[in-house]
Amino acid sequence: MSYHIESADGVMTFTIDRPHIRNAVNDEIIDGMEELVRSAGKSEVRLVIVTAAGDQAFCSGGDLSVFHALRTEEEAYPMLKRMSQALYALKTLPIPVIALVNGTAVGGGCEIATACDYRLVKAHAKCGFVQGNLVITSGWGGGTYLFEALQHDHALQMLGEARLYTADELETNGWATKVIRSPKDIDVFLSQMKKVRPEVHRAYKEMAIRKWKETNLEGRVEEEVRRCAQLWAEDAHHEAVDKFLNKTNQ
Ligand SMILES: CC[C@H](C(=O)O)C(=O)SCCNC(=O)CCNC(=O)[C@H](O)C(C)(C)COP(=O)(O)OP(=O)(O)OC[C@H]1O[C@@H](n2cnc3c(N)ncnc32)[C@H](O)[C@@H]1OP(=O)(O)O
Repeated sequence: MSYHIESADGVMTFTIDRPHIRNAVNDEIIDGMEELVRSAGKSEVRLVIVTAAGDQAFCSGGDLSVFHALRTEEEAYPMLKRMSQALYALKTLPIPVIALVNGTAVGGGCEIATACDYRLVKAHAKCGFVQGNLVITSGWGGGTYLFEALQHDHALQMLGEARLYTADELETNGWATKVIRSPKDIDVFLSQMKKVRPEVHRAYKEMAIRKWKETNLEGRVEEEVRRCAQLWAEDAHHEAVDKFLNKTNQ
């Protein structure tokens, strides 16, 4: 399996397990994300953690070896829409969702992490919204969520620079909730959360979800998906993807 879902003591953990391809997202991972949000909606789950296998990569975004076959706006839109819906469902779970960024997160990998409430970033991890290098925007909702999470200039800079940021830079610009320098740092973060009963966390998350509904977050994500699908169809995007795939085949 390309992913695992484990549950213990009310904590549900989703692990992407495709390290050979830097945990890139294919249709099976999207299936897994949909399974996660269905399962996490059950009453006994009070916290979700999203992470990945190994320590090289959290997620390198969409699997270009698969998704490069999508050539037109009409072909790209369904994939982008499906993953954006899974991430919106993840974001609007009425429980805390933590991205444990165990390694490099780029493109859609940053979108997955930004859909989470918290980002605990390992000190060696480098992360970036690199979609711009492929002449597209984010397309799973991550750009919309970044403008929600960061102060405007930091969000626009992270999207527009399309580069890898170090963990320290991510702590400075506010994307990293905490830089993880030892396993103890994760335990401290989780134990602090557990001092407050789940119903309080749920009530606060419901407060955020009300704000997102009142500000049409879902509609803003849809506009992001549509714009990405338009850019996806352009020759410049296909040429950039071919260059990446040919580079790695050299
Ligand atoms: C679908 C849309 C979505 C969105 O945002 O809407 C997207 O995410 S678009 C895709 C954006 N992602 C990228 O452009 C990242 C591409 N990958 C990289 O930049 C690097 O691989 C990196 C920085 C993640 C890791 O670099 P490193 O040097 O550690 O590893 P390699 O580059 O040698 O990669 C190892 C191996 O994995 C393959 N690989 C990595 N990422 C992807 C990917 N996203 N899709 C397909 N394949 C990927 C790479 O080709 C290498 O394969 P190999 O056969 O071993 O040469």
